[in-house]
Amino acid sequence: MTADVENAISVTGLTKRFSGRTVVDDFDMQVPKGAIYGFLGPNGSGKTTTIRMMCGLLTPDAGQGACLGYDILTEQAKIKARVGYMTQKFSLYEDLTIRENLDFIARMFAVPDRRSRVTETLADLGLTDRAGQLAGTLSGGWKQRLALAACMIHDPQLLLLDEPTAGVDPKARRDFWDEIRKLSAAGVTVLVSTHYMDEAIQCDFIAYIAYGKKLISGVAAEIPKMIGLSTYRVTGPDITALETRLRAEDAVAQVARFGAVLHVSGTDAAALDALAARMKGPQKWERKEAELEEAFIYLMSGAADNFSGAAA
Ligand SMILES: Nc1ncnc2c1ncn2[C@@H]1O[C@H](COP(=O)(O)OP(=O)(O)OP(=O)(O)O)[C@@H](O)[C@H]1O
Repeated sequence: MTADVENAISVTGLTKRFSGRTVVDDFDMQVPKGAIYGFLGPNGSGKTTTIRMMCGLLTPDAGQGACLGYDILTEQAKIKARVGYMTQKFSLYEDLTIRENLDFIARMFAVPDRRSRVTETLADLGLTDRAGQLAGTLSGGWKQRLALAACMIHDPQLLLLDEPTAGVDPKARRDFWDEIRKLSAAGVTVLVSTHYMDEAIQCDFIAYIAYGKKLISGVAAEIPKMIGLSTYRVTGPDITALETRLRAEDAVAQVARFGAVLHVSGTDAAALDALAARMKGPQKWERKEAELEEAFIYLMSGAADNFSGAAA
C-alpha cells in the first residue's frame, strides 16, 4: 500500500504498445481524490488505454504508479474491487428484470447484505414498484440511471465513465451530472472519457490526449489560458459572410458560431487585436475571456482519427 492521501491516482511514465505501435507514450498524471477528470482527444488517441492502465485494468509496458493507494502493477485485484465502470453501451441484461440485474452485479462484487443493498438501491432509484420489469423495456434515461446505480452498488471509490451521456436527452443528462456531482462531493473520484463539449464542461480537470501523448492537462477553467487563446465576441449584420472571411485570416485560429454571435479566437493576441481594429465598423468586436467552450472547439478541431494522418 502506497500512502498518498491527496491523490486518488498518481502515475508516471505509463507506456503501452500494441503490435509494436506505441499507443500511450510516457504518460504522467495526478488525479485528486473526489475530482471529476475529463479525458478528451480524437478517436483512437489512447484515452481508454490510458484510463485502463491508471486503474490497474491493463498492465503497462513501462511506468508505475498508485491508484486508490494500491500499486497499479502488483495490486490490480484490490483496485478492480474498488472501481465502478460504466461503458457507453448499456451493458446490463435486457431480458433480466431490474432487480435481477442489480442482484447479479451485487453478487459479482460479493456485496455484503446483498438483498438489502439491492432493495435500498431500487428505492434510491425510485424503481421499487418497477423492480420486476425487464430492464430492456426502460427508456434511455432510466437505463442510464440503472446502469449508474449498478456500477455503484459495491460502493466503489473510483468511477470510470465512457461518454456517459451519449444519446441521452438533455433533462436526463442534467440529472445524470447532478448525480455524478453528488458522488464526487462524497469523495468518489470520476474519470470521464468523452468527445462531447457538454460532458467536458462538467469536469473539474481536463487532459487532452492526441497520438498517445498528453498535450495539455490541468484545472478545466485554466485550460483556455494554458492554450493561450484570445477571443473576441462579434455581433452585427452579415455575420455569415464575415465568418467565411475571418476563417481565411492568419490571425484567426477558429471561429465558433453561437446563434447570431461569433467567437473569434487566435493564439497570437497582438495579431488578433490588429485584426479586430481593422475589421471594426459594421460589426461590434468585444474582447472576451476565452472559456472552456472555445478551448474545447480549438482542441477538438484537429480531431481527425489518430493514426490515419501524417502525424501518426
Ligand atoms: N487490445 C488492443 N490490441 C491492439 N490495439 C489496441 C488494443 N486496444 C486499443 N488498441 C489501439 O490503440 C489505440 C488507442 O485506443 P484507445 O481505445 O485507447 O483510444 P481512445 O482514445 O479511447 O479511442 P475512442 O475515443 O475511439 O474510444 C487505437 O489505435 C486502438 O486501435
